[in-house]
Amino acid sequence: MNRPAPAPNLAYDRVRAVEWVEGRIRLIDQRVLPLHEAYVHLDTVEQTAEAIRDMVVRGAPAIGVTAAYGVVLAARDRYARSAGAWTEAIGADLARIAAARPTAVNLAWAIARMRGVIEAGIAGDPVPRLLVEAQRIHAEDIAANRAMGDHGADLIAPGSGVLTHCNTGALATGGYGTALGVIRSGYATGKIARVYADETRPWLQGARLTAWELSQEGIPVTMIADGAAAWLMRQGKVQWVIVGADRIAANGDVANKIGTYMTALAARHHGLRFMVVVPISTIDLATPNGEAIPIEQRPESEVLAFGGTRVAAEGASAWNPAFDITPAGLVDALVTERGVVLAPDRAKIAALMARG
Ligand SMILES: CSC[C@H]1O[C@H](OP(=O)(O)O)[C@H](O)[C@@H]1O
Repeated sequence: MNRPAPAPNLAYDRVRAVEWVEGRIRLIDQRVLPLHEAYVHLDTVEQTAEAIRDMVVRGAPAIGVTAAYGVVLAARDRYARSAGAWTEAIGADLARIAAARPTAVNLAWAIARMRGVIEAGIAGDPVPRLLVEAQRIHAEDIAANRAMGDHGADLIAPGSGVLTHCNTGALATGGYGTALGVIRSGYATGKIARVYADETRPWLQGARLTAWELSQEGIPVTMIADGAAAWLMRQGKVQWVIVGADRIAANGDVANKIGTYMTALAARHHGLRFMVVVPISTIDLATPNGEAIPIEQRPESEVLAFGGTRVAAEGASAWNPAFDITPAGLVDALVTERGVVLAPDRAKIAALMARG
């Protein structure tokens, strides 16, 4: 049964994690959503790196788009200081942005793409040419998300229930979303009848960001504690687990938000199918397997406190890896803008990337 597409609330079209506005980067401040809709404006490389590190903006593709605009800021500053030596001086700026967070490969990918434009040579003021490239990266990501939404929704039987983890929507990308893009497309076409979302401790991307995006669009979502995922699967109400990723290694191993690995294990145990939705910019052939992916360790305070109030007993410490690794063998479908890879492995991913 094809449900008529919901009246587009345009939340995902209205909501942009990152925008270039009047010569500045404008970020919606994801640290304070959903209680406050506030914006942060960036004018410098230092501000860009800090905003990525502090998760004002987060989500692998959104980080990459922000980094690309950050290179425009860097070039404007370096060219103003020395029109003849800006290409040498900007190297330190690119490195500073790239170092902001280690796991999402989109950050390094975007910096490398912008560096390629610089190294190809730009006559005169570099800002116009670099801004065009950054805007292309942004537009390509949105287009990729729309295509992935359709590819992923095609895999889902009508009336299905799905579980998602973290936030992979317009707030994590250039717009529309990866896994949440599949959920948007799947809901609009009647493939998805019920959406469950993990709250995603400790940063609560699910409870704060995914719930906000879906509620803005009238897509019903039921929040669950991360620890309830396996028991929800046991109830038989979910047929797919759909997640994004921060890096896919050459063998198909998946780096994604902490909690993804245990969800994949539970899905396989219960006979559910596990879908990973990523743009090609998230696949890193230079990283051979999951063990080679750097896992960001974040502050203990994110686990020990809640809303700025300590909840863990004094004396307790915390271990707070921001990501984990799901082996490729637990992935049933890898969805990209180029199409779907079932049971991904090294050979299939190499073939996908070679297709161009
Ligand atoms: C569309 S990829 C989003 C990806 O990024 C999130 O991590 P973080 O919120 O720490 O940037 C999470 O791993 C999501 O799957």
